[in-house]
Amino acid sequence: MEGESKEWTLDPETEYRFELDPGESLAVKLIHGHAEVFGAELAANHPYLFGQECKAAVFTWRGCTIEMSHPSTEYVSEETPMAAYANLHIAFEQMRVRALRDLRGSPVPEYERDKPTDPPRVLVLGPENSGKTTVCKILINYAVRAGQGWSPLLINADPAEGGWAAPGAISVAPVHSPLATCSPGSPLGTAATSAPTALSSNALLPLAYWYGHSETKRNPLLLERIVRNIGENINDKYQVDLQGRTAGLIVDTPASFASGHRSNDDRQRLIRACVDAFKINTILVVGHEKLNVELNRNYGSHLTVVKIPKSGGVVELDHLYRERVHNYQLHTYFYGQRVPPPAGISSASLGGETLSDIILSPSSTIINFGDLSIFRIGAESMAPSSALPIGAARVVSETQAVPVDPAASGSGLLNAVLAVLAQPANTDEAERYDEEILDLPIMGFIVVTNIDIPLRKMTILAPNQGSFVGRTAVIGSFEWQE
Ligand SMILES: Nc1ncnc2c1ncn2[C@@H]1O[C@H](COP(=O)(O)OP(=O)(O)OP(=O)(O)O)[C@@H](O)[C@H]1O
Repeated sequence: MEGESKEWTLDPETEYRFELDPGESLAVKLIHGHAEVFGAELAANHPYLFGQECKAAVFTWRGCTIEMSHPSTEYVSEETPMAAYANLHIAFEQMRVRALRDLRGSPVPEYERDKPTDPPRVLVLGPENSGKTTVCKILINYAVRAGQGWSPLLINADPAEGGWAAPGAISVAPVHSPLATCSPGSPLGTAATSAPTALSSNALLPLAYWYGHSETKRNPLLLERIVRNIGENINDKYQVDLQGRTAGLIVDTPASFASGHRSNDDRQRLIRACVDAFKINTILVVGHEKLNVELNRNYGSHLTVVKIPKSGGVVELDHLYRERVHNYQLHTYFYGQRVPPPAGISSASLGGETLSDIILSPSSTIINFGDLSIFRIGAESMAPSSALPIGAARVVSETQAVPVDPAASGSGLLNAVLAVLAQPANTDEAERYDEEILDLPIMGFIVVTNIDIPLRKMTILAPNQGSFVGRTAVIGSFEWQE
């Protein structure tokens, strides 16, 4: 690397941690040895770029030398929970091998005869900023690196996380190759995009449903329904992909599943929904004693509940940072990832892609009000049922789709992020039902950038050109402006 850079040698089982400020980018190159970022290996002599306020760590099992530019915050830590995470990975790997052996009818060694043959189906729970998403990523990356051809499912049940879609979506994707970390704009790796060139590395094809809000307390009933829908989809997949089932699955959850939820009942119901929908057999509790005891009491008799250490490297993310990350995610969705490399770096890769491959060009189109049917799920501001006065009935239920009239003042549509839903598979009118809209997956996202009430037209930004006539879109509470 030219320009200002320095070389650091890391001892075995240590990690180099960095935190980037807004507008800052960092390039890291591995010179000697082996190193990984949240479980994804770095190739030698190749600059990796990080940006958009990324906070991460380069870990080495056996020692390495890295060269990097100057981030605003950096330090080396000798205390990491990686050995504990690696032990977990080994236990999960054994479960996968036993599941595959059982499927193939291969001989079972004597000492393994009594062991269960279920693959790992893991729910990760923990308070805010405990590193849940990072643990999920490390475990998934170790599984795909194992060289056994596993493609475990990663489920993002945290609506604030964004995952592979826009924030507000809940999604699942089979992961075939390690998930790169380069920006919080794409926290779980890169999904397939509308770019004309196919992505060379890890283009994931997620299945996503629209929840539409960052907080689970906005509409726990809707969230529960989405979790159950994703569970049903996975079961359908497993019916035909018996070998795929043996790789297991990992579920990342929001912090509100662990604590701080307004209603403890909602929290318990959402955990229960995940356990049932994904047939969870292992719960990992990241550094939270009380939650560990609670979950052991509720689930310990029929599934494994393990408390795992929290990494000292996890960064406390505040509300404003999270809002900026939502903006990065939406910007990335429409325009691709743009991280200007630090001075002196010309060829680098961002999340495994060459820089020019991940620039997208969205399209701005004017459509008629009648082209698109827009709905909101539940009333705009909704107290949970439990907060209503005794005997009071709700006029609009939490899961009712209410039409939104773009001509009405206060429609909330200007700058709103809308999820455009897939068409119902069943076009037979007799098979349609009231709440069908809740069960349709997302096809893509659009943003309303202008509304012309006299002409009954609106301008929308979409990832590519195409007609919206007859489509259904759902508004949530996310807004985005360039
Ligand atoms: N070892 C580490 N070194 C440096 N940064 C880290 C490390 N582990 C995690 N981080 C960073 O800390 C931040 C929070 O981690 P993460 O998103 O995994 O936590 P979480 O518990 O899922 O958060 P949430 O509160 O959103 O549920 C992320 O930016 C992540 O990249």
